[in-house]
Amino acid sequence: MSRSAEALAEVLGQAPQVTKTTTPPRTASTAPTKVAFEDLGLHSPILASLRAAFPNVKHPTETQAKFIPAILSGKDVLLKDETGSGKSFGIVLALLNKPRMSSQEKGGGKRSVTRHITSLVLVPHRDLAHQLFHWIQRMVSMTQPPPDISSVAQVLVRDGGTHLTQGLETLRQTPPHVLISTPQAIFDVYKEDPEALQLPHLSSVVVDEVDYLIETVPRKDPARSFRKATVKAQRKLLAHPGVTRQLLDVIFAKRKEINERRKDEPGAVQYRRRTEIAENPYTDGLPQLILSSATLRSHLNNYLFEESGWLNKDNLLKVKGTKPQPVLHEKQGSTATELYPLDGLGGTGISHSVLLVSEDGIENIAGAVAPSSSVFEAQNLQSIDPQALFTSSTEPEPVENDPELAAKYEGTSTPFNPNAMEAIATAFALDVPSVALLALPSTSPVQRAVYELREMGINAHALDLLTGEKGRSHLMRGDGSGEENPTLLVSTLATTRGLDLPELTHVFILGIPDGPKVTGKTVDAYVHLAGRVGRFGRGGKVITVVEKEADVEEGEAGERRGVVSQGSKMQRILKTLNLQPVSFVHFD
Ligand SMILES: Nc1ncnc2c1ncn2[C@@H]1O[C@H](COP(=O)(O)OP(=O)(O)OP(=O)(O)O)[C@@H](O)[C@H]1O
Repeated sequence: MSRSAEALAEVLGQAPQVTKTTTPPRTASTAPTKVAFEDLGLHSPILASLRAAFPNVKHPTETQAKFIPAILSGKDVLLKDETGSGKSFGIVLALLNKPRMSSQEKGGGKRSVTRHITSLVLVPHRDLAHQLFHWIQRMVSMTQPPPDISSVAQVLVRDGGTHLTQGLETLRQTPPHVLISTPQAIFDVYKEDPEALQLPHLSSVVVDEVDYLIETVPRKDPARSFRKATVKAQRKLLAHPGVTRQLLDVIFAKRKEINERRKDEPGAVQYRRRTEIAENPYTDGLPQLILSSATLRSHLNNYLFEESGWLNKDNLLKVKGTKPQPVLHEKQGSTATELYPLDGLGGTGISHSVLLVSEDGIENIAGAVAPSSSVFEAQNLQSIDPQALFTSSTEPEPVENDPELAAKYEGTSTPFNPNAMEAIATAFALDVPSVALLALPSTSPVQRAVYELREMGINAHALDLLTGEKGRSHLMRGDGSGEENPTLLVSTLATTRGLDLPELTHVFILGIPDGPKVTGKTVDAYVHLAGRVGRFGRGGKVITVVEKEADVEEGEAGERRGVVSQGSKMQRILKTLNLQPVSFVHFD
């Protein structure tokens, strides 16, 4: 291994160009600290590029101030803080600053340097991979002359079922400092050409959105009747552990062995080792592991610490957000003992509304309170007067449907509840000034939803940061400048995790997130979806649209039973998170 923070600093460090943007307001939770980035150990050329590319990022957030030095010193990090607290951004920044992994070889009297991949970042979906890459690209482009981006960062994902051939070829020719990928893509490459990944040379492995990528089974009360179901779920997981687990088992095989051996060591031996490692952080020789998410249930936490064997417990930093304070609620209507901490949801200026739809129309959920003016002020959102909408002299741009989509879907029956789609279209038209996100249930056809919304005159686009110009332009701009014709970006629960779309003011959620049952996963899914707004002091609205009619389940004998309305389920989710539903004024 050789160092080369300087090598990267060099490429990132030349004459940054300056761009102008405005500073967004901050909430307490994402307020900048008084600490300077320089104090965290980041090199000045990288900081110069950061400042030129992201003028709003002046001071680290509280959480960044804690974990960036830990990453730089080679510690393992378990990071949990609210959505939009700068976890992913701070990790990327720290990785850029790490010494470049390379080795020297002698041959024919000459020395040659081979560069290796320094950091591997695993993310749940390709759009998030492109977002992280875009941040790096933006910083790199601020240097004059800009270096070859592929030597700094690369994305390796499957795009729409295509093979990884091209990406793999680039990876072989130019190993990047930071490789961003999905676990499945890395696993496929590992099977095909493990050499290309150079796993033994890695310095850091990051698993972003770790609770999404590593599945664990909640620990239930063993005395209760649902124990059987838990055991069954655990067995299933053992048989099919998931790609991320398999991958980490390969990368950290040696550490697993070490941890296994150390299990029975006396405390004094462990203490001595910890002291030695504190003095000399690189003694372990294995890559550091950085795990991050806004939500981290206790069963995953336990698995990571007690069972996985991947972590170096002697050299580990746990960062837990301080805000909001956890509030524990007992699960209602259930015998389960799990308590939900209120945690993970950033943004004090977010309002949460639930709309119930039926043949009779659209109404707010019972108990919704009038929005407080402070929420609106914090949001700085322009609500549109419905009257003005219909009497407006400026015609909105006509929205046409893609002929291919029209040919595919015309005359076919819809998989969506038409009342719900109409409610979303109406709410969007009345309230969204610039950009909104619609999150569909994970298995829903996104293109079909786009087609239907466009038929209703909504400027809808599938959210696609790779090939979709719309999604990408909103990611890149981020200055809240707005558009002539407001845009609705359509996506699914599975592909919105971790995305940062600075212009976003509204999130629409169709149905119970990750439903139909309300569990810890459902609550977390809501937290992550809602967390796409209210980031870094910006306000936002989250509007969940559910059916008013109660769900009717069939019993074993075909009898109709189990009537729990989707509205009641949403009430439970919001109560669990200690959130008061706010009425969406247009449907009062
Ligand atoms: N120190 C900072 N000061 C101001 N803005 C920042 C700072 N750090 C990051 N940001 C901004 O925050 C956004 C990124 O947030 P990021 O996605 O890293 O949050 P996160 O905590 O990972 O959220 P999530 O849990 O939803 O994935 C970017 O728009 C970035 O410009």
